[in-house]
Amino acid sequence: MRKLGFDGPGPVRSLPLARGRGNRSALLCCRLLPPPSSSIPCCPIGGRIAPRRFQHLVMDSGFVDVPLPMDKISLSSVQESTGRIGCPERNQMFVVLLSAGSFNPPTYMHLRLFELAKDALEAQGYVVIGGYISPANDAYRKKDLLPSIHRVHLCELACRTSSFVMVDPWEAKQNSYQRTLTVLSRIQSSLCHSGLIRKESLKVMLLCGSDLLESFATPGVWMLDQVRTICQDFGIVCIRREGKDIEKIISTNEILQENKNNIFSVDEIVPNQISSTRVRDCIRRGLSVKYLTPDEVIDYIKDQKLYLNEIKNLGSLMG
Ligand SMILES: Nc1ncnc2c1ncn2[C@@H]1O[C@H](COP(=O)(O)OP(=O)(O)OP(=O)(O)O)[C@@H](O)[C@H]1O
Ligand SMILES: NC(=O)c1ccc[n+]([C@@H]2O[C@H](COP(=O)(O)O)[C@@H](O)[C@H]2O)c1
Repeated sequence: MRKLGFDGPGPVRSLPLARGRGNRSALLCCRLLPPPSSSIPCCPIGGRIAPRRFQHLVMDSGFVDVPLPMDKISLSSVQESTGRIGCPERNQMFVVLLSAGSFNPPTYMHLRLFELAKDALEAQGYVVIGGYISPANDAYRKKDLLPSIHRVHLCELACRTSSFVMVDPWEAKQNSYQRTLTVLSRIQSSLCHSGLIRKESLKVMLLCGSDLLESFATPGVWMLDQVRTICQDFGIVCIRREGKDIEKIISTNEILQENKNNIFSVDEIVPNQISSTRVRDCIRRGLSVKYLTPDEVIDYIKDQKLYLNEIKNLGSLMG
C-alpha cells in the first residue's frame, strides 16, 4: 500500500482492454443482477428499447450512447509536461479519478475526496488531469435512493465550483445496473479514443472511502476477478473514513494485499463525518444542511421537495 507523500510513482502497468472487459462485465451483470426497480415508460430507438427520459442512441453493444464530458480535462497539464498532446517526454503518468456511488445527495465530502486524492497523487509525481463522479444506476437498489435523474443533476450542481471534477452520467443512463469495472473501462476507452491522451500515459483510478474498500470483502457484493482487475489494471485511491483501519482492510484481503502497491491510502487532514445519510436525516428532521453541501444543491432539493418524506419545515433547510 502507498501512503501520502512516501514513495514515487509505481511501475507503469499495461492498462486493460477496456472495450472487451467492459462488455464482458456488462454481460455478467445482466445475468447476476435484478432488473431495474422502476417501471419507466419506454420507446423504441434503432430497433431497441430505451427509457423515454434518456433518449440516447442504444449501441449494438447494448449500451446507451452517452458521450464522456471532457470540458474540465486539464489539457494544459498534458501539453506543459509533454510539449505535444499525449506524448510525454519523461515517464509522466496522467491520472483521471472515478468516484462511484449513490450520491444521494452529493455532499462537500464527496468533492473533498477529489482534492485529497489530487494532493496525495501529485505529491508522488502523478498529474491529475480530471475526475468523474458517476452516480449509480437506478437499478442499484439502495434504501431511499432517489431517481438518478435528480442525483445526476444534483452532482452537476455540486461540481460547478470544481476546476477538474465532472459528472459522468453514462452509468445512470444505462438500462440496467453497471458494475464499477465497466464504468472505469468505459472512461478509459473514451479518453483514449478521444485522441487527447495516449493509453500508456493514462491511469484511470477508482477513488473511494474506506467503507467501499472494506465492501470488497463482503460476500456476494463484488466479483473477485473484477476486484483483482480494478486493483491491478486501474488502481485505487482510498480516503480514510471515520477511523477505519485501511491497513487492516488490505492485510486481511488477499487480492488487496497482492496489489497493495497500486492502492493509495490517504488521511483526511481535517476529519469530519459528513455523509449522504446524515444529510438526508437532517432534511427529514427539518434541520439545516447549509455548509454540508453546496447551496445550489440545497436549492434544488428544496425546489423539488426531495428527501422530505417526514419533513414539515422547508424553510430551515438553508439555515
Ligand atoms: N466522509 C467521507 N469520507 C471518506 N469517503 C467518503 C465520505 N463520504 C463519502 N465517501 C465516499 O464517497 C463515495 C460515494 O459515497 P456515497 O454516495 O455512498 O456517499 P455516502 O455519504 O457514503 O452515502 P450514504 O451515507 O448514503 O452511505 C464512496 O466511495 C464513499 O466511501
Ligand atoms: N460489483 C460491483 O461493481 C459493485 C459492487 C458493489 C458496489 N458497487 C458500486 O460501489 C458504489 C457504492 O456506492 P454506495 O456507497 O452509495 O453504496 C456504487 O457506485 C456501486 O455501483 C459496485
